[in-house]
Amino acid sequence: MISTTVVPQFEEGQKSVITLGKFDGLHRGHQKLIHRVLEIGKDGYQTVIFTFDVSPLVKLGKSNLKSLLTNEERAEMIEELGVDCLVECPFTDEVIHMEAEDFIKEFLVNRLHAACIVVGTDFRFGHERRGDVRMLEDMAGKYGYTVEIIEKERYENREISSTYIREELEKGNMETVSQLLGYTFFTKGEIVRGRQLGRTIGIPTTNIIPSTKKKFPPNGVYVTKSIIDGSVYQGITNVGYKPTVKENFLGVETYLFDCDADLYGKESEVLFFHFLRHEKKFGSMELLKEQLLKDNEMGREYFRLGYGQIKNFIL
Ligand SMILES: Cc1cc2nc3c(=O)[nH]c(=O)nc-3n(C[C@H](O)[C@H](O)[C@H](O)COP(=O)(O)O)c2cc1C
Ligand SMILES: Nc1ncnc2c1ncn2[C@@H]1O[C@H](COP(=O)(O)OP(=O)(O)OP(=O)(O)O)[C@@H](O)[C@H]1O
Repeated sequence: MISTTVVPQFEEGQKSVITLGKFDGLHRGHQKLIHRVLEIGKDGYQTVIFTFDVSPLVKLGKSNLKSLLTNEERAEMIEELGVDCLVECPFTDEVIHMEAEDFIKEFLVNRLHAACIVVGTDFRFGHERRGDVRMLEDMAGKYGYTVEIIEKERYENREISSTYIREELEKGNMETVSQLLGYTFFTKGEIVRGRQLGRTIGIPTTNIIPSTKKKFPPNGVYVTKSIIDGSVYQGITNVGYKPTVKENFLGVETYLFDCDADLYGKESEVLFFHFLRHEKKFGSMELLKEQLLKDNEMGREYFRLGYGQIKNFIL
């Protein structure tokens, strides 16, 4: 896959099928669009996802939202899907002030040679979001592309959106989050050394320090699986600042049920299945240990009951 922050100039004769948007989370609605793009691409078109390097809302100071996926995670997943070209356009002043028609003409037509544009019913673009689906259709004849408008994918009678997923994530509803995403919410990072107090209470853990740009469910304990070097380990994970020992950064710390290997330096992907409890400050490490043993039992029981199947990124 070509991944670029500069809108590429396609060669003559090379035509494309493009979808556009923020694509935070690459949720089931996004997947529906991408699926269609890949289908159309089979007729000999370059498949293109056009997105921004930062969310326009964040850039315009209208939000300080953290994202469901980091840009790296998003790019990796898009590559796995088999898309040919990912454009992560910098949201510069020039782009911000671009009129919708100029955006179509200069980026989609002149540079990317759009033959087909695939978007959801509510897609908006251009300066002050003045461009919409109707406008894309109105310009289609003039610029020689077709438009495909995709009905919004729904869950429990509400349109799936990254906003909907953030709301559920904030409530710790990991089961619903997975339903909306179409895969299990995850974070990735290198396993680093903690203070190594865990092992002194008989509970060794793997620590990762995730990107500060990524949004997490509430601080607390979750039933998880960790994928490390291709092996899958069941476990329980604390997300938070460990108030008992007062950490000053947000950590993701996992007790792997059946693993005593040395894992420092390896990459771990932690998948969040179920919220168990909020993070608490304990009076002593002994009291914390008592609670951890209970969490451990709850986590094992969850898997014994057959929950916690990994949902693959479906397409
Ligand atoms: C499943 C799990 C649950 C935890 N829950 C809490 C908690 O509620 N409160 C807290 O202060 N620390 C919690 N911790 C973090 C512990 O304080 C931490 O494991 C211990 O201090 C060792 O930290 P270290 O790995 O940095 O040495 C939890 C850790 C795990 C693995
Ligand atoms: N549920 C959905 N079903 C089908 N298409 C969707 C769905 N949600 C978004 N899209 C389309 O995917 C593209 C990218 O959407 P975008 O990521 O900008 O919005 P979103 O997921 O609705 O998030 P937000 O809540 O931040 O607006 C757009 O063309 C949009 O119309």
